Amino acid sequence: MIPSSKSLNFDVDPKSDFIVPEIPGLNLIHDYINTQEQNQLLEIIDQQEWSTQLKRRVQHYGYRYEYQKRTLTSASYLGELPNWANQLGQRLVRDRVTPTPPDQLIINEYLPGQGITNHVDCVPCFGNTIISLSLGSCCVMNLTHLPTQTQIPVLLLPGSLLILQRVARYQWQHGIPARKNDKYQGREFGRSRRVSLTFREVVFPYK
Ligand SMILES: O=C(O)CCC(=O)C(=O)O
Ligand SMILES: [Fe+2]
Repeated sequence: MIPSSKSLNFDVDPKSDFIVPEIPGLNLIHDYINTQEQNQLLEIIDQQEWSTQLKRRVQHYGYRYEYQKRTLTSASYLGELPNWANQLGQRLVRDRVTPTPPDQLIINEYLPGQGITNHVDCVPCFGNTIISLSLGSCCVMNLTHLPTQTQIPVLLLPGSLLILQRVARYQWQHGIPARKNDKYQGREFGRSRRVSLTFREVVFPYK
């Protein structure tokens, strides 16, 4: 039987059961937020409007990212992040995850079977630090080293924070295969609904 991610926290201790891959500039903080905080955030997020422009549903805050043009435009500014997102951004600064508060956020919803193609987040649009907070379900994210095509999977657990900076941000693509379950370091995990919050800082000339 494939364990669902609901039972995951009870039978997996991420700190001792899994080895986090060593990619320069990649950091993973397990349990960055607890289950109660995750549920509170999910409740707020689900009260907001979802965009259905992609196969998966998304919400954009701060600046709207143009998927077709793969960039921001001068018309992308949407306003400041809402309070609940800003509070998280301030916490990331306080915890020294990033030096400056993020001003752009994309929320992605992945139902089992949905994913995101391998990509590097827009280099001219966003700064050095890309932060992704996972809610709801685990999933395996693949990191692909652009010069060698070496692929390294990383298990993202609900409540965890993935931080991509420097080499991990610019020389590695990240993506989530569109599938219903993942195998990771000898174990199999069924996916349920995952919602991720990816925080970035917009840089000149898009600011
Ligand atoms: O779902 C995630 O954790 C990553 C999302 C992502 O890579 C993006 O929005 O650029
Ligand atoms: Fe990304």
